[in-house]
Amino acid sequence: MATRTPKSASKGPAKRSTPARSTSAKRTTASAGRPRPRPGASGRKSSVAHPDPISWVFTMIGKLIVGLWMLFAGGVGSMARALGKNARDLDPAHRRDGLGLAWFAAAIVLASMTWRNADGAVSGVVNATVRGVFGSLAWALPLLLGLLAWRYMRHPDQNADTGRMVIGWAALLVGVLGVIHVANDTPYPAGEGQGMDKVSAAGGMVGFIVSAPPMSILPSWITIPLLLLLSAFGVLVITATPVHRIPERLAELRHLLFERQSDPLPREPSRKRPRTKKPAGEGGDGVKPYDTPVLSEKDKERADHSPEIVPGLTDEEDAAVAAAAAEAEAERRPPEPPLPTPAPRTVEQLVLSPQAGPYALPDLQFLKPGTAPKPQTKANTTVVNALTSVLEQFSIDAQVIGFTRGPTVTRYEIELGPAVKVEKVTALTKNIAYAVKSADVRILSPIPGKSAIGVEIPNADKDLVALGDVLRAQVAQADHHPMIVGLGKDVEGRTIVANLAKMPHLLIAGATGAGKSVCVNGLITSILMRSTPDEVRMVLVDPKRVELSVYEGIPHLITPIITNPKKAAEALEWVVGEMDRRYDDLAASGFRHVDEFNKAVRAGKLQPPPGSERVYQPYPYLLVIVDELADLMMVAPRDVEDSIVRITQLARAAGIHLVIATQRPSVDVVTGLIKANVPSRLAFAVSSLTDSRVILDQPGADKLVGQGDALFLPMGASKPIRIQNAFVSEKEIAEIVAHCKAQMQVEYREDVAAAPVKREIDEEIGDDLDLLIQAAELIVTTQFGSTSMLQRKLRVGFAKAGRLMDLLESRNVVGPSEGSKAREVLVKPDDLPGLLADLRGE
Ligand SMILES: Nc1ncnc2c1ncn2[C@@H]1O[C@H](COP(=O)(O)OP(=O)(O)OP(=O)(O)O)[C@@H](O)[C@H]1O
Repeated sequence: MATRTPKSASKGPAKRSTPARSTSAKRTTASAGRPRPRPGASGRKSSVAHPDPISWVFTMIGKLIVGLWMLFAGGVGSMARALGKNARDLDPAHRRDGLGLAWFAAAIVLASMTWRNADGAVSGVVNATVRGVFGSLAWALPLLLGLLAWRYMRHPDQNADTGRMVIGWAALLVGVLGVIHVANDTPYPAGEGQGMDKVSAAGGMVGFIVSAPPMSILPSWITIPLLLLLSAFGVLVITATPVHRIPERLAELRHLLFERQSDPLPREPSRKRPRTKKPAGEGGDGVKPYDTPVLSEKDKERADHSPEIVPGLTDEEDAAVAAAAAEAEAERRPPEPPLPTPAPRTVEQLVLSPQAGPYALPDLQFLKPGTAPKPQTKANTTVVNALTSVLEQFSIDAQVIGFTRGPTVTRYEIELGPAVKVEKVTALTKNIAYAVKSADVRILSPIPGKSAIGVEIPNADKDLVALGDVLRAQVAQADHHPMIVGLGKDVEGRTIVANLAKMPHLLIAGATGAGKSVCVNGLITSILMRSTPDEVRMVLVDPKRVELSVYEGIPHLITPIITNPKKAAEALEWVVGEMDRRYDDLAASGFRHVDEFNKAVRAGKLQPPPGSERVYQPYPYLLVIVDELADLMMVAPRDVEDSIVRITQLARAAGIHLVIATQRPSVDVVTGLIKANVPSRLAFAVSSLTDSRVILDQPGADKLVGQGDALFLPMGASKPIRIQNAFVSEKEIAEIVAHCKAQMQVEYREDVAAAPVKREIDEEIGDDLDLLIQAAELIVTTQFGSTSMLQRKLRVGFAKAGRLMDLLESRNVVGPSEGSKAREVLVKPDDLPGLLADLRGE
């Protein structure tokens, strides 16, 4: 009972929350043990009214200290929070560098304390501790720390591997320390004749811990190999080498150390060695490879900003994927072409004319080398992980079995498990694009010739495919056909060249900047590099006026570069005429192809018919390149289409080949008729699926990445080949053109674009003379050359009016047809009487 009274007394006022009372209550509690005041009202009253001044002062001081502390703590806390927030907002690259530099600083501090006899208590303690722990390898610790810091900052893309490296180095260090400890008679930290000094001089505590237990039960000749095994494991982890790949890695090392040094053309140019030759496009040229107006941060940096990639394959799986890819690659890839040998010149160096002398082809040295193909990179492993993860997330029984890195894209191969629908993977295009962070994902199902689905993803770091490398490749050198052109390299890195004579006509299309002009330049340059003007002649049509002007004056031209669309239409008609002439000769001599005809002429087996003054000459191939079909189709759609269709239908046997390029692959430019007759297609990046369908009759070109990335659908193929088109710089072209011009003067034919060849029209006016005279009067007096006007005014049908118009054209009264527009009237009203007299035969 005695205890209850003060309890209730102390509780009572505390419940009533008056500050004075609570203070007294606290005081009551605090004064426990001291002589208690007598119970009673006066006692309570005096404690409220007269607080103890000393305790009051102490209380106030306490409160002040607590207040100040709270203020200080709050300030520090909010400052830290603000700093933390700022640090979070800090660029990840800076955060990473900060951490790396901190490690560097730690390495320096550690080195300064352990590499010299530093005096001072702290240095002494640190030195003794580090030596005690790491023994005679204490000196290596700052180095390892520095190495780690350097790697962390220098190769941020490989930071995911840092954990592996730490484990590897730790295993190596522990094993080596153990061996050192055993070699020093395994000293113990305590005991007679032992001590920390001896431990520090041997393997340190680490060496002791790892070597003493096995040494207590095993002889040293077993313990040491065990410890060496641990170190070897460390080396394997550091180099990410599974045991089964050791021979392969050793071979790589041997190659790196010995064979690479004797390699006169290193595959990867060393950054330190000054390069003797800049790759094509690096120079004072206007056009640069992969030129872009967009300024963007580097891809590595971007990787830092993005969250870590989903967890993927283990190291072993990783290595297995890489090994499978390497094996598949080794099987697929034809042996590397030998180093370029001087080009065997085409056998025939025709003497063009007595004054001209022999024509020497340009040296291949004019064309610079591109960049060496990059090896498979860490980025590839990241994508394999991402793809595997997508397949896992959607529970699809499929596996990424390997990949092939091409110049612009890498193709990843996915193999399906049994009874898995291909559509399950192809339906994931958007998820795959999301996972690999690229919009330009193209899925091939299957990869031609393989039971695997291909996922093509653009490389962040493209290789430059140079025309020089393509033309120097074995495949181009082995064939001496004058119409062989270098196209580029496919996704598997193989060189792709094509024979224009076999295409036999080519349609090139792509949006602005996709690489069409570079491609057309590549085709022309290939021809200039490999053929004499006697073997190949060209007609270049360039309505844009700027694209092909550099070739003006080359001896391969038969007419100045045609820039006027109207003249271009006429030139196409001339080509039709040339084709007819060649056909006449073929028919007369009984050959089916101009190649056979030429062979016979060169062999002297072909004699002109008796009585003819004709001297047969070999016909050169005629290459007609139109650099913007849309411009021609705007001026004279019907005539241009007619000519193209006639040429493309028949010209193959006559050795005449067309290359038509357009920026606007719409159906009004690339009409159904043109498409049907131009069987080979080369599609660069286009903006829409519809455009891709117009060029290739299938989607795909809309997924290309531009700048020379192309789909090539040669005649007869159902699936296009993806290639990186070969790059040729303006400077290289200028040098080659100068060489060709120096070899021979150009001889233009007057009749190609200057004087249009008249269509074969019925010369026999016959019963139509009256109508013809009326038509001439009408047209000359009105100066309006319209066929429909003749129909109306002369009350004749369309066929008759067309025939009258053709007759007037053959007599130079009107100009050639300009599609739906009225024809130009060539006779002035003043000259009408003379014209009429002519028509009447007076
Ligand atoms: N094969 C290639 N390799 C590397 N870069 C290329 C290649 N082809 C094109 N490029 C880059 O793309 C740019 C645009 O190419 P190009 O001028 O050929 O485009 P285009 O399709 O002809 O455009 P336009 O129709 O407007 O003339 C070039 O300046 C070059 O930087």
